[in-house]
Amino acid sequence: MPKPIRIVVAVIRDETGRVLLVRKRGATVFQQPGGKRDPGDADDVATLARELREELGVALVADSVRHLWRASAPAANEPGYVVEGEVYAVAVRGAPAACAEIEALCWVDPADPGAVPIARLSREHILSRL
Ligand SMILES: Nc1nc2c([nH]c(=O)n2[C@@H]2O[C@H](COP(=O)(O)OP(=O)(O)OP(=O)(O)O)[C@@H](O)[C@H]2O)c(=O)[nH]1
Repeated sequence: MPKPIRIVVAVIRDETGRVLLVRKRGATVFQQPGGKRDPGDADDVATLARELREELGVALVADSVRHLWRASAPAANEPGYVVEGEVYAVAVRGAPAACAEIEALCWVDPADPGAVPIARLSREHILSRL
């Protein structure tokens, strides 16, 4: 069994409660913004700030960060791997835009995400618990 891929992910909501998901270039499914911790990141908040700046061009509001839970699921883009995510509710400053390796954004109603293809960690362990 390969080691789980450890990631830090963000729940960003708009004023109506919808949740922001991203799709990376070459991927078919949407997932939470975030990613793996870099050796240079001091902690999860540093990882979130870096990933949100890189992926969405937004600034993390530092005192908004609230740890929600840890959750695991089969990895979306790496067959045979499991992701283990630390899930944080966060607020950001700026309008999110698809940057770097992000190809598309979408806002979904967690109670009714509709037909959007969504990675299992998000669908089964994040949206369903919000
Ligand atoms: N960011 C993120 N990754 C997820 C989620 N769900 C999920 O299975 N994954 C998987 O976890 C892994 C995260 O890698 P990543 O590519 O986002 O992280 P990264 O940008 O730091 O990595 P890189 O430097 O290899 O590009 C991928 O296999 C990705 O598909 C999710 O909700 N958010």
